[in-house]
Amino acid sequence: MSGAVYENPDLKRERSQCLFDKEEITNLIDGGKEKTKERRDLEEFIVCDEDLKDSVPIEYLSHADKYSAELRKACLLFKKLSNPSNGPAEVSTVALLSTGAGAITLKEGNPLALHYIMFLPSLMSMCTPEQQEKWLPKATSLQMIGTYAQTEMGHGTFLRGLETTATYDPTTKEFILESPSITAYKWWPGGLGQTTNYAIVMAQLFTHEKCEGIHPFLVQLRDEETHEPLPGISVGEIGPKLGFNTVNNGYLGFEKVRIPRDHLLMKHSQVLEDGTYIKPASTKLGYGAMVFVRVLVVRDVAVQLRKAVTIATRYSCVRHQSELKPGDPEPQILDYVAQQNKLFPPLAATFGFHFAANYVWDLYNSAREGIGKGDLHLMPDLHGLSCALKALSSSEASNFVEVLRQSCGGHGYMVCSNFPRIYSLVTAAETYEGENTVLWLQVAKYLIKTRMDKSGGKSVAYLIDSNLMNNKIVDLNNDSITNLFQRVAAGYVDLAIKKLEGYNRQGMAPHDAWNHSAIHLIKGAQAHARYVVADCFVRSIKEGKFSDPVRLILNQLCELLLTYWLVEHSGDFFMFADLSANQLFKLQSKYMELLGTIRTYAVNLVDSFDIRDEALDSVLGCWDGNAYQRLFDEASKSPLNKTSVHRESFEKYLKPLMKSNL
Ligand SMILES: CCCCCCCCCC/C=C\CCC/C=C/C(=O)SCCNC(=O)CCNC(=O)[C@H](O)C(C)(C)COP(=O)(O)OP(=O)(O)OC[C@H]1O[C@@H](n2cnc3c(N)ncnc32)[C@H](O)[C@@H]1OP(=O)(O)O
Ligand SMILES: Cc1cc2nc3c(=O)[nH]c(=O)nc-3n(C[C@H](O)[C@H](O)[C@H](O)COP(=O)(O)OP(=O)(O)OC[C@H]3O[C@@H](n4cnc5c(N)ncnc54)[C@H](O)[C@@H]3O)c2cc1C
Repeated sequence: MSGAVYENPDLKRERSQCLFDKEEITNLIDGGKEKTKERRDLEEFIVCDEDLKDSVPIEYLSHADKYSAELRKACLLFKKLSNPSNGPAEVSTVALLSTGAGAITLKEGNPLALHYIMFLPSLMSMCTPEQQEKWLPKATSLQMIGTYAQTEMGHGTFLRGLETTATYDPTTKEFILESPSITAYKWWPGGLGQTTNYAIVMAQLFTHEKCEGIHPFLVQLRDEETHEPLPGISVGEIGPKLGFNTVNNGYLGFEKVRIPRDHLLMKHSQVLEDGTYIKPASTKLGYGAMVFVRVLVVRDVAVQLRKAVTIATRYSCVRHQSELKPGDPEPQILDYVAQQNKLFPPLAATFGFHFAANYVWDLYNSAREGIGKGDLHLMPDLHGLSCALKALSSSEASNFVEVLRQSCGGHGYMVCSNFPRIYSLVTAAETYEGENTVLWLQVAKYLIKTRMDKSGGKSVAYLIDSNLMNNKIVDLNNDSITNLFQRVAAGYVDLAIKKLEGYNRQGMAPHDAWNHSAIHLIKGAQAHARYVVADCFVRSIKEGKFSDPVRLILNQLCELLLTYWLVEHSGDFFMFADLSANQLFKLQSKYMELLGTIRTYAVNLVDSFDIRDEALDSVLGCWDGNAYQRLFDEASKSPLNKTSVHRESFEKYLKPLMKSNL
């Protein structure tokens, strides 16, 4: 696999006992044999290209030099791959973004990411054919480099509260953009700092002195030749963050900036020359770019989690610590049940999120196809599902990654373990593209509406089943546990409805009642999201074509994840699903048994994720298991180790202190 000569003997032993076809799992994750080949070709191309390597480890560079180093590689990468004779013919842009193959070379974040993830998709989904004809060629050839500028310093979640205005002036047939206060400054858009020359700006549209709500506008920010900001535009970078430090997140303010009328993206709503406003079929059509990224995040988070699990599992195989049996040599830490409890639920979750990501991606495509024909009926279900899965996958993955870091002890705290970076990426997904709490409340709103109105999409259809709470569950297996999650979700929804009605009877205003019910509402939404993942997992195993060994492994992982969630939230199941203490004891025993079973193939399973060393980027998780030598090699790269004494600081600070006789 890595071509390395050395292979740690513990890993070698595990690998010699593999009882399933690893390639089958690799193909499953990639989406088929062809996709595996495409990915491997692309990774090979990136790894072998000397120009895409860093001359100095990026960790030791200044903030500005890091940005410059990543931008150099990002530009080079897109330039090289735009010419198929340079590399693999089939290159999906998403594969180059975030944790895809592009992460091999762009570790701290791609300054061009927002151009591809949100700017181009916005042009494609919100422009008229004429607008597309004018702008898409320039945007795809990167003459126009754009971002998605929505969030403001004072307003992120509450879009109706955005302050930036775009006021139509029928005399010149222009919109005038204005940031009325410091809190109205756009704050956060990726690439906005120094990279982009255009942006899709979300602003409150005013025409005939009436506010028509937020709308997307294409705004030129910088001169196409000199890259200098245009008059009235104030733009810059927001500074260092927990992660994504080379994504170049920026700020943007407008002072009476005029743009032509047809820079309003007019596919869904229009302003005519005389200022007449034409409404969209739904005001939420303008939120499409956010929905797209929420859908992508579920897949992306699964990629990150696979990396973290691979690192922790391989390290747990080579790390020996303490005493399991008195007098025996130190065992592999992978043999401690407490360690397995840290590793295997996230291992199982990578598959659950993978299947759920496929499901929501298919729904996204069906909904987009419908919207193209004027059929909006899938929009509420897509909104509910994308919010639920984005929030669940990012929050669970953040918690899991932290536990996986802890599972590697002190070495997991090193930057060269790659845990800090992985954590910074997954936790960011809890906030961007809709803060998770807020998304949970959106899901809850959909669930309540479905339960009360007896209408809703496929993902919530179970809430309309009048027998849901009466079904007696005798056997606890993957199917019946999935049903229990439905009952918990419905139980919380009913409880929240009762609370809302009670508050209403007490004379409380609906919005206050909603606020007072938030905790139950969120718990219901979370149980619903777990149900969706469980259902996708169970159905994908039933419907997929697998060899017997792989089917067995997938069933065991599914059972482990569902049991783990049930045990973790057992109180909910006592309250809403008639779970008995006896059933819980049995489930706990089953869980322990599954940990032991998964232990036998865990190393081979993470190998089958097929994450090459350059993508894993972790001294602890390398394929050869040579963790200690690699730790040492990394330490030797520290600039402080270049000389035996750090002369400058010693002479300036330490020596005077030592001589001062305090
Ligand atoms: C493996 C390779 C993968 C590679 C790809 C990698 C991608 C990921 C990595 C990228 C890395 C970094 C990129 C980061 C980029 C980040 C960008 C951003 O963060 S952009 C800014 C995002 N901002 C938000 O998300 C704001 C959140 N707020 C909202 O969405 C809204 O304000 C909301 C929904 C909270 C409320 O909206 P509003 O106030 O207008 O609505 P109401 O609450 O009154 O609800 C009204 C009604 O509308 C329904 N609704 C709301 N939204 C939608 C929607 N999108 N679609 C359909 N329906 C919607 C809502 O349910 C209500 O319905 P009703 O029937 O009336 O109850
Ligand atoms: C890495 C990163 C990249 C980003 N990239 C972009 C980008 O490219 N373009 C862009 O426009 N934006 C971007 N953003 C901004 C991002 O979309 C917002 O930060 C996000 O939508 C949350 O909004 P906020 O920061 O205003 O948080 P707030 O909404 O102020 O949240 C603060 C707290 O208030 C709580 N809260 C808010 N409303 C409610 C409510 N109704 N009920 C209960 N609790 C509530 C939240 O749960 C949270 O705990 C990015 C952010 C990050 C971190």
